[in-house]
This record gives sequence, C-alpha cells and structure tokens, in this order.
Amino acid sequence: MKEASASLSQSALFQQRLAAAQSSLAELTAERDAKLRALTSFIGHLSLACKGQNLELDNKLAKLRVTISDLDKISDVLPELVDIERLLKHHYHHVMTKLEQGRDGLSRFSRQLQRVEDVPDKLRKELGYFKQDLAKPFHTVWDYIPKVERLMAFYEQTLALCFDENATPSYLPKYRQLAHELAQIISEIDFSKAQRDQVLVIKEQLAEEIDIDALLEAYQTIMSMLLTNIAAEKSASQEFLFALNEALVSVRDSINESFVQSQRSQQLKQQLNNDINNQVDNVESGLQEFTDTEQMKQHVIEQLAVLRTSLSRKEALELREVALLKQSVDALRQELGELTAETSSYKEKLFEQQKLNLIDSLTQLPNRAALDERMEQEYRHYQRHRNPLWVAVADIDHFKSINDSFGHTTGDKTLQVIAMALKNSLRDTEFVARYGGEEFVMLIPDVSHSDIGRLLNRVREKIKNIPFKFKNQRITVTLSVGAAKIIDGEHILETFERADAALYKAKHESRDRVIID
Ligand SMILES: Nc1nc2c(ncn2[C@@H]2O[C@H](COP(=O)(O)OP(=O)(O)OP(=O)(O)O)[C@@H](O)[C@H]2O)c(=O)[nH]1
Repeated sequence: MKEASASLSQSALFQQRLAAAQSSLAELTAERDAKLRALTSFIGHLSLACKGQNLELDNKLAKLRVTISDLDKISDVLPELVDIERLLKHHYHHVMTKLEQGRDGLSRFSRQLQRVEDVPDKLRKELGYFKQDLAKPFHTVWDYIPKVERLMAFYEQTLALCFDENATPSYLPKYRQLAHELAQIISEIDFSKAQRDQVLVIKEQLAEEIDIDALLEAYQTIMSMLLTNIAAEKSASQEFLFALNEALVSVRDSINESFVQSQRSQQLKQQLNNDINNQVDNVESGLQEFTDTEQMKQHVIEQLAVLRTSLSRKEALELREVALLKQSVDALRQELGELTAETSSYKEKLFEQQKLNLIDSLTQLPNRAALDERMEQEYRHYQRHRNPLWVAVADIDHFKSINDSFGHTTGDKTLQVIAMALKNSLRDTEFVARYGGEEFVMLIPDVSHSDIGRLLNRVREKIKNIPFKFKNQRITVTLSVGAAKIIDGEHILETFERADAALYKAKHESRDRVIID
C-alpha cells in the first residue's frame, strides 16, 4: 500500500516535471519563433535596403529569408551567411571605389565651373573652398550626396549668371582701354555749348566700369555730335559762299546796267553833238545867203535859240549821266561794303577756329598741334642764334588714383588747376602745352644750365603746394619732370626724346622730382 502510494506520488511528480518541461519548451519555442520572425523581418528589411545594388546579393538575401523560416533547413543557413558576408564585403569595396571616382568627378567639375568667364569672384572663391572640402575622402554615400547637391547649386548660379540679362555685365580690359581712348579724344575736341553737358555725362560714364553696349552708345553719340558739327561748319561755309556769290552777281549787274546806260547816253550825246554841229553849219550857210542885215539878225537869233535848246538838252543829259553814275557808284560801294563785312566776319570765324584748333579745350593751354608749331619756331630761332633752349616734360604722379578715388570730373578739375599753375609759373617768352592726358611740355629758352634745375624745381614745388581738397580730404598732387637742353647737331625732337627719358627716370626714382639729362 505504501509502495503503491509512493509510486503514485512519484508519477505525479514526473507529470508535474513533464508539464513544467513542456511549458518551458513551449516558451523556448515561442521565443525562438519570435527571434526567427525578427531575424526574417530584419533580413527582409536588409534585402529591401540592398535591393538593386547587386543582383547576386538580392538573390542570396531572398533565399536566406526563405531558408531561415524553415526550421528543418536552418543548418543550410550558415554557408549562405558566409556567401552573403563575402558579397557584402565586395559590395562595400565597389561602393568605396565608386565614391572615390565620384569625388574625382566632382573636383573636375568644380574646377571647370571656376574657369567660366562670367563667374563672379565671390562664387569663384566659394568654389575654391568647396574644392578644398572635396579633398577629404567620402566614407558613405551620405557624404557624397550633399556634395553633389552643393555643386548643383553652384552650377545653377553660374547658369543663371550666364543667361540672366540683368546680371552684372562683364567689364573686359579691352572695353576699359576703348573707353579711355574715347575719353582722351573727347577732351581734345571742342564741342558746341549745347553739346557740352551731354559730353560731360558721357565722360563720367567712360570713367566708370562700362559694358560693351554703353561703350558703343557713347561712341555713336560722339560720332553723331561730330557729324552735326561738321555739317554745321559746312553749311556756314556754304552760306558765306552763297552770300559772296549773290553780292558779286549784283555788282556785275550794276556794272552792266551802268555800262548800258553810259552807252545809251553816249549815243544821245553823239546825236546832240551832230545836231549842234548841223545848227552851227546852218548859221554859217544862212549868213552867206542873207544880204539884208535885219533878216540876217533874225536868222542868227532863231538859230541861236535852237542851239541853246540843244545845249541845255546836252547839259541835262550830262547831269542825268552824272547822277546815274553816282547812283551806280553808291550802289556798288554799298554792295562792296556788305561784302567786306561778310568776308571779315568769316575771316574772324576762321581765325577763331584756327585758334581753337591749337587750344586744348579742357585746360585752355596750347595743345599738341600748337606745341609742334612752337617747337619748329623755337628750333629755327635756335639754329639762327644758338641761344640755350630747354625742353621739359612734366607728368602728374599717380593721377589715375585721383580719377579712381574721386571721379573723372575731379580729375579734370585737377588738370585745369595744374595747367593754370604751370602757365602762371612761366614767363611770356616761355611756353607750356598740354601734350596729352596728364602730361605737359615746356619750352624754355635763354636759361643757363645752372638755373634750369632751380626754375623747374620751383614749378614742381608750386604744384605740390596747391591745397587740393577732395571730399574733405587734403590731397597733395606732385609732378615728375625730365628736362634736356638742345645740343649742336641735334633736332629738337631728339631733345624731346632725351627729356622724356629723363622723366622716365624721375618716375622710377620715386617721383616728385626733376631730372636734368
Ligand atoms: N580726368 C581725366 N583723366 C585723364 C585725362 N587724360 C588722361 N587721364 C587719366 O590719367 C591717368 C594716367 O594714368 P597712368 O598713365 O597710369 O599714370 P599715373 O596714374 O599718373 O601714374 P604715374 O604717371 O606712373 O605716376 C589715366 O587714368 C587716364 O584715364 C583727362 O583728360 N581727364
């Protein structure tokens, strides 16, 4: 009985243990199934993430998903995993190579963008920093994508600049040179009063950065102004020639008329003279015919009356002739007076024009043409008398920076002030001309070698002491001067060359100085 109850309780214990083992097994199975599900889902997500990158990897992951869900085949999973690991490693290297190639491509492309002509400095600099940034290697695709996006943004900006009509235009050095040349030409031409304001505006534009359209417009405007001036000059000359022609025609008509009249009165006078002669003949022959004194007396009285009438007709004719002659001389005198007035006003205009052609319109100093004339004159004088003759070339130092800092108009005013100061520093027998731009030439006769340095340094100091004030800033403007004295056997143009070379030396010895050759 005791044994039976012991076996019963043992069997109950086994059953309990069995139930516990079954429940543990069920728990383990559930846990394993949950892990397998998680693994299958992970592999599913991994397949999705890698999908399309490598076909073999795609297939292997799909197969792994199926194999892992089948418990009987779980032992097949391990070799699959080794294969997949190999494929993943290979794929990693492939991706890294591709990223490296991509990095090279991005560097090349950014270098090309930097070379695009219209890229502004700021963008070019940013591209430079971007290129430096590209020097660091990429570790993942996520390093690569933002770089591509950044470069795309640069590209878009560059494209927008190239195709945007409102974009800041490019200012090429050749446009700057052309603008500078036009500004020089303008300052050497005298425009009419009505044109001056417009010319001033164009000059201001030319001093700034100018694009090709504005430059072409400036050239066109100046050309049409010059054509207008030439046409006006031509029509003034034509008017004068027409007036001259009219006056000459009317003088010729007056002379013709008075010639015709004097011929007519000549004929009349001839007629009257014939009549008078006939009448005198009549008196003579009548006297011989008459024997009676009374009749004779009567005949003489009658014939004398006829004669008197003829004589007074002749006198009236002569008076009329004199009056007509006077009238015609007066008319001629008036015509000639008007003609003389017309001619002298035209001569004055021509003279003024000639003077203007020799004067620099900006500074009112003699211009280069006047300098050429004066050099010839001084040279001829030198050849006759062999007196000392100096040529000095003066150039304002760093004049460009005055234009650049304070504007072209201020530059123009500075030139005017300096020109006047130079003129006032010299005697009447000495000569200064604006050679062009900011360069002046002086011709100084009758000064010894020992005095020329003092004279030119005085001029230099005078310019240096002018109290220029631009935008409330006190500015000192200095001159560099080179001078040379004409020597025997030398043409004055060679003297000029030596003076110019001395100026070049003065410029290279820190400027603001006089160098005598
Ligand atoms: N405002 C104005 N500027 C002029 C005129 N003619 C020439 N210039 C300017 O003069 C300047 C001359 O410049 P550069 O030849 O470089 O000489 P710089 O600046 O004086 O320098 P250095 O001569 O070497 O001391 C240029 O900027 C010209 O545009 C003019 O009629 N008016």
